[in-house]
Amino acid sequence: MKTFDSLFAELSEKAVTRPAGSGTVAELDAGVHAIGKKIVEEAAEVWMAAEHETQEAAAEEISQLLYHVQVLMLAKGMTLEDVYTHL
Ligand SMILES: N=c1c2ncn([C@@H]3O[C@H](COP(=O)(O)OP(=O)(O)OP(=O)(O)O)[C@@H](O)[C@H]3O)c2ncn1[C@@H]1O[C@H](COP(=O)(O)O)[C@@H](O)[C@H]1O
Repeated sequence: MKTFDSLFAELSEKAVTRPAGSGTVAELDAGVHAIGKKIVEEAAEVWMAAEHETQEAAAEEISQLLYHVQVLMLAKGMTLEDVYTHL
Protein backbone atom coordinates (compact mmCIF):
# COMPACT_ATOMS: atom_id res chain seq x y z
CA MET A 1 0.00 0.00 0.00
CA LYS A 2 1.28 3.46 -0.88
CA THR A 3 1.71 6.13 1.76
CA PHE A 4 1.92 9.90 1.41
CA ASP A 5 5.72 9.70 1.57
CA SER A 6 6.10 6.77 -0.83
CA LEU A 7 3.76 8.38 -3.37
CA PHE A 8 5.75 11.61 -3.17
CA ALA A 9 8.96 9.67 -3.84
CA GLU A 10 7.32 7.96 -6.83
CA LEU A 11 6.04 11.23 -8.27
CA SER A 12 9.39 12.96 -7.68
CA GLU A 13 11.07 10.25 -9.73
CA LYS A 14 8.50 10.61 -12.52
CA ALA A 15 9.02 14.36 -12.60
CA VAL A 16 12.70 13.72 -13.34
CA THR A 17 12.50 10.70 -15.64
CA ARG A 18 9.30 11.87 -17.39
CA PRO A 19 8.03 8.43 -18.52
CA ALA A 20 5.67 8.39 -21.50
CA GLY A 21 2.01 8.23 -20.54
CA SER A 22 2.47 9.61 -17.04
CA GLY A 23 -0.48 11.70 -15.93
CA THR A 24 1.80 13.34 -13.39
CA VAL A 25 4.14 14.58 -16.10
CA ALA A 26 1.18 15.90 -18.10
CA GLU A 27 -0.19 17.67 -15.04
CA LEU A 28 3.18 19.20 -14.22
CA ASP A 29 3.45 20.44 -17.79
CA ALA A 30 -0.02 21.99 -17.48
CA GLY A 31 1.35 24.27 -14.78
CA VAL A 32 0.46 25.62 -11.35
CA HIS A 33 -2.75 27.35 -12.47
CA ALA A 34 -4.19 24.12 -13.91
CA ILE A 35 -3.06 22.05 -10.93
CA GLY A 36 -4.61 24.57 -8.56
CA LYS A 37 -7.94 24.28 -10.35
CA LYS A 38 -7.73 20.49 -10.04
CA ILE A 39 -7.12 20.80 -6.30
CA VAL A 40 -10.18 23.01 -5.86
CA GLU A 41 -12.26 20.55 -7.92
CA GLU A 42 -11.07 17.57 -5.90
CA ALA A 43 -11.60 19.40 -2.61
CA ALA A 44 -15.22 20.01 -3.58
CA GLU A 45 -15.59 16.32 -4.45
CA VAL A 46 -14.20 15.40 -1.03
CA TRP A 47 -16.77 17.66 0.62
CA MET A 48 -19.67 16.28 -1.40
CA ALA A 49 -18.62 12.68 -0.91
CA ALA A 50 -18.24 13.21 2.85
CA GLU A 51 -21.74 14.66 3.08
CA HIS A 52 -23.61 12.50 0.61
CA GLU A 53 -21.64 9.36 -0.26
CA THR A 54 -20.08 6.36 1.42
CA GLN A 55 -16.97 6.39 3.58
CA GLU A 56 -15.15 4.49 0.83
CA ALA A 57 -16.13 7.05 -1.81
CA ALA A 58 -14.97 9.88 0.45
CA ALA A 59 -11.68 8.09 1.07
CA GLU A 60 -11.12 7.74 -2.68
CA GLU A 61 -11.77 11.43 -3.23
CA ILE A 62 -9.37 12.27 -0.39
CA SER A 63 -6.68 10.13 -2.03
CA GLN A 64 -7.12 12.09 -5.26
CA LEU A 65 -6.91 15.39 -3.40
CA LEU A 66 -3.67 14.27 -1.73
CA TYR A 67 -2.28 13.25 -5.12
CA HIS A 68 -2.99 16.62 -6.72
CA VAL A 69 -1.56 18.47 -3.71
CA GLN A 70 1.63 16.46 -4.17
CA VAL A 71 1.78 17.37 -7.85
CA LEU A 72 1.45 21.04 -6.89
CA MET A 73 4.27 20.63 -4.36
CA LEU A 74 6.47 19.19 -7.11
CA ALA A 75 5.51 21.96 -9.53
CA LYS A 76 6.64 24.49 -6.92
CA GLY A 77 9.85 22.61 -6.15
CA MET A 78 8.81 21.84 -2.59
CA THR A 79 9.93 18.93 -0.47
CA LEU A 80 7.98 17.01 2.15
CA GLU A 81 10.12 18.71 4.78
CA ASP A 82 9.01 22.14 3.54
CA VAL A 83 5.46 21.18 4.49
CA TYR A 84 6.10 18.95 7.51
CA THR A 85 7.95 21.75 9.25
CA HIS A 86 4.59 23.52 9.56
CA LEU A 87 2.68 20.55 10.98
N1 LIG B 1 -3.08 8.65 -6.96
C1 LIG B 1 -3.09 9.02 -8.13
C2 LIG B 1 -4.17 9.83 -8.67
N2 LIG B 1 -5.30 10.30 -8.11
C3 LIG B 1 -5.91 10.99 -9.07
N3 LIG B 1 -5.22 10.95 -10.22
C4 LIG B 1 -5.54 11.63 -11.48
O1 LIG B 1 -6.65 12.46 -11.27
C5 LIG B 1 -7.74 12.05 -12.09
C6 LIG B 1 -8.96 11.99 -11.23
O2 LIG B 1 -9.77 12.90 -11.70
P1 LIG B 1 -11.34 12.77 -11.44
O3 LIG B 1 -11.68 11.77 -10.43
O4 LIG B 1 -11.80 14.14 -11.22
O5 LIG B 1 -11.83 12.16 -12.75
P2 LIG B 1 -12.05 12.92 -14.05
O6 LIG B 1 -12.51 14.30 -13.76
O7 LIG B 1 -12.90 12.06 -14.90
O8 LIG B 1 -10.58 12.94 -14.61
P3 LIG B 1 -9.96 14.03 -15.50
O9 LIG B 1 -10.97 14.28 -16.58
O10 LIG B 1 -9.75 15.23 -14.61
O11 LIG B 1 -8.67 13.44 -15.98
C7 LIG B 1 -7.40 10.71 -12.64
O12 LIG B 1 -7.85 10.58 -13.96
C8 LIG B 1 -5.88 10.70 -12.60
O13 LIG B 1 -5.43 11.32 -13.80
C9 LIG B 1 -4.12 10.23 -10.01
N4 LIG B 1 -3.09 9.91 -10.82
C10 LIG B 1 -2.08 9.17 -10.32
N5 LIG B 1 -2.07 8.73 -9.01
C11 LIG B 1 -0.91 7.98 -8.48
O14 LIG B 1 0.27 8.47 -9.11
C12 LIG B 1 1.01 7.41 -9.66
C13 LIG B 1 1.71 7.89 -10.90
O15 LIG B 1 0.77 8.18 -11.89
P4 LIG B 1 1.28 8.47 -13.39
O16 LIG B 1 2.10 9.71 -13.34
O17 LIG B 1 0.03 8.68 -14.18
O18 LIG B 1 2.06 7.28 -13.84
C14 LIG B 1 -0.01 6.29 -9.90
O19 LIG B 1 0.58 5.03 -9.85
C15 LIG B 1 -0.97 6.49 -8.74
O20 LIG B 1 -0.45 5.81 -7.61
